[in-house]
Amino acid sequence: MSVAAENVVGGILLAGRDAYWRVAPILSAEDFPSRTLADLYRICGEVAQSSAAWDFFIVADEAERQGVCSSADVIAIASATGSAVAIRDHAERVKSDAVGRRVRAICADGAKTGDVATVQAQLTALLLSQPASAVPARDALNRMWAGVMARYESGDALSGIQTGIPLVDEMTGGLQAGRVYGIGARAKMGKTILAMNVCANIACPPVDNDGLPIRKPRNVAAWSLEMSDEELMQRMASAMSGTRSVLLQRPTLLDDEPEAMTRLNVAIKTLREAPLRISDRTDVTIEQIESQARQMHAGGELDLLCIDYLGLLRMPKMDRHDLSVAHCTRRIKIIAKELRIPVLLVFQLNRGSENGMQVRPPRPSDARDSGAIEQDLDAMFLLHRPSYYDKNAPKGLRLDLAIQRNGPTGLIHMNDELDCCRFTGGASHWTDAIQSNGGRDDDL
Ligand SMILES: Nc1ncnc2c1ncn2[C@@H]1O[C@H](COP(=O)(O)OP(=O)(O)OP(=O)(O)O)[C@@H](O)[C@H]1O
Repeated sequence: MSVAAENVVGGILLAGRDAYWRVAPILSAEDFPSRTLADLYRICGEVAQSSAAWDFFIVADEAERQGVCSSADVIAIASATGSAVAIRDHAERVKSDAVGRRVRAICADGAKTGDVATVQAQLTALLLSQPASAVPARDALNRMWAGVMARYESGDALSGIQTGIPLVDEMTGGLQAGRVYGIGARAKMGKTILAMNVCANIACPPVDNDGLPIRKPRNVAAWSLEMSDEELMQRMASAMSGTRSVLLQRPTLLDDEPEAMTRLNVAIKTLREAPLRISDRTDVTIEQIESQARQMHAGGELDLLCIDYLGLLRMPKMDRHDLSVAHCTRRIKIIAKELRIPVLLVFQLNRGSENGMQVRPPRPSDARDSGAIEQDLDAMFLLHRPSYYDKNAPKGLRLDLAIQRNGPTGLIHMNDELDCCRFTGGASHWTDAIQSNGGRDDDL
């Protein structure tokens, strides 16, 4: 038997409730190397949490009643320990031995299966499951103030990462570290286009007259579970250069547009040098994305994560679909919080609200499994293009910042230039008065 583990249980038996509460934040019963000690620790916990006065013999009787061990064994453990001095040190030793055993078990499984992603995800989960201790507020205060000073010195008016869409930046203060921003729409509204426009704006901001980026390029990693990496690059090159994407599909047409060729060359050179990573792997779990994001972040190579889209993630099998979705959104929130980066999460809305020409603008509750999604999003953008359904309806993208936990909400107007795979503008508000298909969500 482990001496440290015996000392913890023996110390609690001798010193009672206070000793239990000193080690309870560190240890759970599963951390003990033997079944008997684990059960004794569990019984100590039950007695400590009860209103009964602490009595060594209550634990001994209960252990005998539950068939854990005899009263004599309990007495032997207590006598061998002698005191509860250094009980926390013993508890920490038990904990570190337990973590070591789990790490070895995960690695041994990984050696059999060769599944590196699962090993990384399990190790990450193990790390995250360690007891959370409250840290002095001054740590957070120092980080906050250092951020304020850094922004002051750099002259940044916004605290977050600028998307390049003026009203989005104004209303959000830029994409904030630790927050998850949802981009939702029905099919074909332009979710991927908008998400990739934002990723490109952040990884390779526009340049000024001297050819220098107007903002610092930031590290972006985009997971596209729907589109191939070449298609994504084609769309980004087209959007950045303002060139119709058809020219990339039928390049002989470029002979008639030499100026477009020049713009494309500039965009391709910029994209080549951009701190942008993309993955077009399908059938990916959120844990696999998480493990790669953590590696990039550890190397100082991640400022924004984008996932397109939630419904295509390989979800864990659970009793109900909404629980699987909630598992993924929870992990996404944890990634944002722990890595202190913003995450863009694209998701699909139900088509139920489409009814011939009478298509109302979307609302948050149109999200599939909306409860799970809303719970972990800090802000939700909903996209709508009335002219997609009705040629006479106003042109452009109605970008609704429908939910924002720490800021205003509102409607933004963007121009759609879908042939160039981009939305532009975003400096003026959309007014539903000009729209033929109904008012704002909450008016309906
Ligand atoms: N080259 C192009 N010319 C004109 N329209 C285009 C072009 N490329 C894409 N589109 C339009 O853009 C919309 C699709 O954009 P996007 O793929 O971003 O939408 P989405 O909301 O992500 O759709 P999905 O449901 O397919 O995931 C479609 O309406 C499509 O017709």
